[in-house]
Amino acid sequence: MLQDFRNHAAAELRCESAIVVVAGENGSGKTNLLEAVSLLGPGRGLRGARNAEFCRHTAAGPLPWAVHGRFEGPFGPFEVGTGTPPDGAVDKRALRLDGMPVRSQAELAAQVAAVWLTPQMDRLFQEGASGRRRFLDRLVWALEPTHAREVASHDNAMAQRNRLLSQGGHDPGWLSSLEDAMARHGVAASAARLAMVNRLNAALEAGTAGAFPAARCALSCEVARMLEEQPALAAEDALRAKLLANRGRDAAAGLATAGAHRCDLLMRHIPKDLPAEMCSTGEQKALLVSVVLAHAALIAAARGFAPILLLDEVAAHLDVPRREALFAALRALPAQVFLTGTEMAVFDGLGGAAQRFGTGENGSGVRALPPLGAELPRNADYPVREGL
Ligand SMILES: Nc1ncnc2c1ncn2[C@@H]1O[C@H](COP(=O)(O)OP(=O)(O)OP(=O)(O)O)[C@@H](O)[C@H]1O
Repeated sequence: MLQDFRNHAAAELRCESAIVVVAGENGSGKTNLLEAVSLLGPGRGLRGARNAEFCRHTAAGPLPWAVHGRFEGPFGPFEVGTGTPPDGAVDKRALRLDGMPVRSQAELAAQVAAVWLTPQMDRLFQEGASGRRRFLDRLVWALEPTHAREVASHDNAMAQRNRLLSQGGHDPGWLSSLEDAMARHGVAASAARLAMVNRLNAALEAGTAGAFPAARCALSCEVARMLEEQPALAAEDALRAKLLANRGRDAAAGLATAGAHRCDLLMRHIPKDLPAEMCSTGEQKALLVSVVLAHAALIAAARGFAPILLLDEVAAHLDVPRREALFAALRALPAQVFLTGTEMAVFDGLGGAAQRFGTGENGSGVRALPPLGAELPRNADYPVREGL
């Protein structure tokens, strides 16, 4: 249930099928709906937006918002609620699991996992490595909740070292302790990224992506290479030594020229034998779909619960054979899937497997549509679900 979330005054979705399709015109609130669902899992949601942005903006000003979800977990039903805290601080976000405040993201990650593909990711292989690293980190994080802490601790130590070096680096003891932190957290983060790449490749080889193009992932990362050649403690020593040797060069460059922050996720389209960045937009989308499907299967196997897959505007960008392959793979996947698009007809291939909703004009709500094949009322005038 959503209340005053972005353009939705009030909306309710009762998911009775593993595949849910939301269709509506541009700007009707489809992505907002997916974003609301993503906020029921760990992290900052699919747009990484600031909390104040979630409030519904009206002429009277921003309104406090709330999103509430009821889940069927392997150990029974549970509820997640999030929104503006009771004190009305719109820049903050309260998060509750079964009515109790969530103390750590790991607590939530043990119960809910959400993975998404959005149109913003269409240029993932064209743009810089940081976007691909964040994408990979999200995949790791869904299975290793401590990963976010390792990455944040590494980046924090690196920022302090950069600052100290830019000021002349006159405190060698402090510099050494920052480099020690970069080595420890950087090796841990790189090891987790490498393990995820290996697990994804094993899942892709096992055919989890169905008829999607066979993809192969690789990690381009100096620290991961160190880890492949030696045990983790020796890799930490090697990275520490490298950071010490690089001090002068890093001070001149104004950044750390070595470390875990330089990792990049590479992907290859196996049938074409081409790197992802040389594939067409649709082919790149299909590669990402392959990886996300493999990841969903990994979560389901490791965690014992179905992840939530949020696929925003994915089907419309695939040609008919790839779209059919997507639908077949989704039907076989143990996951709760949300698909959006501007045209409901794009999802006809799902037949009765999908539950269908429509978003109204100007955020006028979310209406449940009858299943495909069911007889339509003569004047198809489906009521807007209002009230929470
Ligand atoms: N905080 C907010 N308060 C009110 N309206 C908002 C807020 N944030 C976004 N909107 C509006 O919500 C509308 C729907 O946005 P959304 O991105 O969900 O559209 P969409 O249905 O996915 O459209 P498209 O098909 O173009 O991708 C937009 O018109 C946007 O201006």
